[in-house]
Amino acid sequence: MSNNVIIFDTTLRDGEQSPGCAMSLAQKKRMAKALASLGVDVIEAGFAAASPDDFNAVASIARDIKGPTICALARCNDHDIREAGRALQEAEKKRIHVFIATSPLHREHKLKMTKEQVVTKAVAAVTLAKSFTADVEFSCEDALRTEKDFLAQVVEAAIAAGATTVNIPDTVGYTTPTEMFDTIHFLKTTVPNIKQAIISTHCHNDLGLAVANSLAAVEAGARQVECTLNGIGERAGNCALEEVVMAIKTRANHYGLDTGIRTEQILPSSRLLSAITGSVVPRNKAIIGDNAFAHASGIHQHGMLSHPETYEIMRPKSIGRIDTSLVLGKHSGRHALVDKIKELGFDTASEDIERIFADFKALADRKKHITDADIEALVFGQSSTGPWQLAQMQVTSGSGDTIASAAVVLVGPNGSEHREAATGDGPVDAAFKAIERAIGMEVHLEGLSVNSISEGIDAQGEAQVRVRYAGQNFHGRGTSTDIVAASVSAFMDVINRISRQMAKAS
Ligand SMILES: CC(=O)SCCNC(=O)CCNC(=O)[C@H](O)C(C)(C)COP(=O)(O)OP(=O)(O)OC[C@H]1O[C@@H](n2cnc3c(N)ncnc32)[C@H](O)[C@@H]1OP(=O)(O)O
Ligand SMILES: CC(C)C(=O)C(=O)O
Ligand SMILES: [Mg+2]
Repeated sequence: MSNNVIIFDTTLRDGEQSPGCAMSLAQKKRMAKALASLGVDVIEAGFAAASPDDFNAVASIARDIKGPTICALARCNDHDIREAGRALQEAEKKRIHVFIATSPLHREHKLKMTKEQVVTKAVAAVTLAKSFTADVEFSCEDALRTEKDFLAQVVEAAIAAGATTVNIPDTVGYTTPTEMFDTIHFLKTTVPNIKQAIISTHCHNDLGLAVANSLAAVEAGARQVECTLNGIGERAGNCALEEVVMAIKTRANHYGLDTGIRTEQILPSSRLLSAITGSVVPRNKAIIGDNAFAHASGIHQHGMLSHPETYEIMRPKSIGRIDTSLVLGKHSGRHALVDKIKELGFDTASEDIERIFADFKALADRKKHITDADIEALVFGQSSTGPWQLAQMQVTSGSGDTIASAAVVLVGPNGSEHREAATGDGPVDAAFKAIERAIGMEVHLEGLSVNSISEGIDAQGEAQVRVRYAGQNFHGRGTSTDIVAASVSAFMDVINRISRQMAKAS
């Protein structure tokens, strides 16, 4: 048996059947081009008889996309099959895919056909499809809810009529991995002519088992997997191409199989599909989600810095992602912080890492997204560490007649506590006055500016304060996500510089 698993992509057919994923002709062609370059073996381009647009999409992809086999779906009736054949006329390699439901539920309630009628229809459809192309796929819709002996009977008849691929779809995502394995194994060991066709699997994700079931089918001997990018498709979707392909690649030691997919093109293709359909991939989606190669906790980040395989089973480049991301946040540790500081070009040996780390943790408790600019701000942070510390501050402000006021608690050089309050022209002015009173020092404010130094609604503000005291100019700097806190931090910086200078002079 071949070691190659044929990747049959049905993003443009079953994928397009998912609500909200309809694509224009131009979008389908763009996607088909991306799928060809991704290296899929078969592109199911659509259901030619469904509408003039579908017909044109299949015909146009058949004409222009070279490389993969182009496939069109058809019910087991003459009209659908002739439309499929007509649409595929110009394809370099073409396949007609005919299907009919085989399960008792579908036979009795939907098709209103007996078992014999289903077999007759299947055989006639495969026979007609063969007059357009040698490459004919037959699917037993709802195969996994079909009586096993009848399933074997239909498969045998379809192969005898010329089907070169027999597809065993779990149309409603009902089966389990062991049940799928057993079904494929049963067909392999029961259907006398089974070796004349490739066994295919087509799994839906209603119970979240589409990829697991597809892999079970492969383990039992299926050599074609039908799948879609991003797992789009009817209801909960189809087997996700990126997941099944990366499972086969990453666990080659287990499956001993290969696909022809150029896996570095997975992410760009997936992003193209998201852009076209407007359907956002969840952050935690395997392989392609934003978090799939992101690490936010300190212990994992330390592991990743020591050896990438500690917490990653595949490399981001293998799916077309630039790199792993170590996301700095409240769960990060010193290793990741130091790594980021180095990456930003600072000499970590000469920085006070403990001080930066403490400031970083305090910031991360307040701010969800820590940016590079935030880290730079922390490294540049206040160089003064005293002698005055702001222990508490409360400010009130408002519009109209509200008087801005501030209350502060400062801890002085010998640990003494100083409490003061003041009113002012706004909360910053009130806070500065309260601090001056608490310390017993009056400075002349020459300038105050606040700039945003990182991005987003929770951006860090950097405040710069210029004051004159005893005939000299002093500068202070402070950062915070809160502009009053940033201004007060800058004022404390300046107060401390003055205090240290006075202490040195005395
Ligand atoms: C599991 C799957 O994904 S199957 C593919 C599903 N995809 C689609 O349905 C998308 C494209 N479909 C369409 O545009 C339309 O359904 C069309 C044009 C194909 C058919 O439209 P209509 O002729 O109005 O029929 P409608 O869709 O309402 O009903 C389906 C008919 O096909 C019959 N049918 C369903 N499956 C098959 C089959 N595999 N082989 C033969 N006949 C079938 C049904 O019994 C029903 O027949 P009836 O009209 O004689 O009662
Ligand atoms: C047409 C068939 C293969 C299908 O999409 C299904 O059964 O889910
Ligand atoms: Mg399907």
